[in-house]
Amino acid sequence: MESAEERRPAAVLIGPPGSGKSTVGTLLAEHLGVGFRDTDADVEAVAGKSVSDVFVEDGEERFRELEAAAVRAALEEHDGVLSLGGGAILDPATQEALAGHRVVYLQVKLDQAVKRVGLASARPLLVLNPRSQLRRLMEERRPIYERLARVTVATDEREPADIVAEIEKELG
Ligand SMILES: Nc1ncnc2c1ncn2[C@@H]1O[C@H](COP(=O)(O)OP(=O)(O)O)[C@@H](O)[C@H]1O
Ligand SMILES: O=C(O)C1=C[C@@H](OP(=O)(O)O)[C@@H](O)[C@H](O)C1
Ligand SMILES: [Mg+2]
Repeated sequence: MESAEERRPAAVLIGPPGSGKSTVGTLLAEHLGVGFRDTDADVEAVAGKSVSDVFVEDGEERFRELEAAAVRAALEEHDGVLSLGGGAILDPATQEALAGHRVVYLQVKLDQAVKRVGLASARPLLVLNPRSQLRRLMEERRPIYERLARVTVATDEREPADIVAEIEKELG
């Protein structure tokens, strides 16, 4: 019989917007030959609209409720790689639920995160003054990311494939 540990996600990626959770998570899942899930996509599927539209039409509080439910479901059901939205770890129940999981914190410096989110699709929290919003988010969340992480990987000036190799090595 499969043990409870084996049914857990192979890795749960956390970190600020622009740290590469969605990109690196997709590649890591490919390498491991397992499925990939991203809580932002799960929220979009449940809500029937984009993360941006949930924020604008229903508010951040509603987004956080949907996100907490998406994390809970994925931690119970998914045995592949799971990438969380950057703010998912703000929820105390999510922090508790992550205990014992293979949590990987993708670190990124402010300058690099600003460049990366500038290249990516809209993030509703970063629409106005992305640099100062990102700085605030990163300062507020850093202690939480650090506390929850089993493995921490620096991503600045590194290719996703190189980051994936380090995660695989560290997780064993
Ligand atoms: N290691 C990296 N080097 C360069 N660009 C990256 C790297 N990781 C991600 N990116 C780019 O940064 C943007 C944000 O990546 P994404 O995976 O969506 O981050 P997150 O899910 O953590 O917000 C994307 O355009 C992606 O292609
Ligand atoms: O940091 C945040 O609060 C958010 C990060 C986003 O995900 P990424 O971290 O994948 O960009 C997305 O969940 C939403 O825009 C809110
Ligand atoms: Mg993402």
